[in-house]
Amino acid sequence: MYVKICGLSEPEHVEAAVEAGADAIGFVLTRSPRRVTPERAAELAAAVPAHVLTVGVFRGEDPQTVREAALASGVRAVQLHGRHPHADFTALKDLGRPLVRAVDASADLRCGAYDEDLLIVDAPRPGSGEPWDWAAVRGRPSGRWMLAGGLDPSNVAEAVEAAGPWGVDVSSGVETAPGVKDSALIRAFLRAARHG
Ligand SMILES: O=C(O)c1ccccc1N[C@@H]1O[C@H](COP(=O)(O)O)[C@@H](O)[C@H]1O
Repeated sequence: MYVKICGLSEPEHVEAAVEAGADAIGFVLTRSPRRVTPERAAELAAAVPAHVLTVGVFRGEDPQTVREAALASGVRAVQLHGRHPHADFTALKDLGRPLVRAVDASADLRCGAYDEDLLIVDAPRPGSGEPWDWAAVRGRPSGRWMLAGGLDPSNVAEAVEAAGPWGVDVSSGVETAPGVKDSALIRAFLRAARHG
């Protein structure tokens, strides 16, 4: 099970996620209680080993803004959240970094339909921590896809069973308050995602 821990802003939580075996960590570079500047993301990413994918999360920005923030932060992948047009993905291809398309379940759920490398199927309100009907997407997405939205250590195994994703992505469910991560919850989430 591929696991991404998103919305990190403190070195101790980056370290906890990496040590507990996260495959990817996300830095939110868009409007959010978890927002970090590209410069802060670059500082945090400096301690991340090469086998862990660092992902810059964007929502609604134009491709030029995304490009500048991705280059300034040095993130190894770019996640476009919401209904970005196909042209935005095309415009970012030459960055040479994996592109992640994150959408709710009403969108086109074929990974690659927008030339993306990875698909995330999320709740209607990204980063809200609200659980949704994960079982409703079972069998619908194709290709490499991750489940997100309202996951936490207590429900991730059930959600994986219900939806059948290749990976999972979490933010609110490893926090004690919006934007405040907790190392013990990060470790518990990774354990539960992989071992039930
Ligand atoms: O985390 C945010 O604040 C955020 C803001 C804008 C776009 C995406 C955001 N996060 C993504 O939301 C899900 C996690 O949701 P949850 O908090 O676990 O319910 C994940 O894909 C994040 O990358």
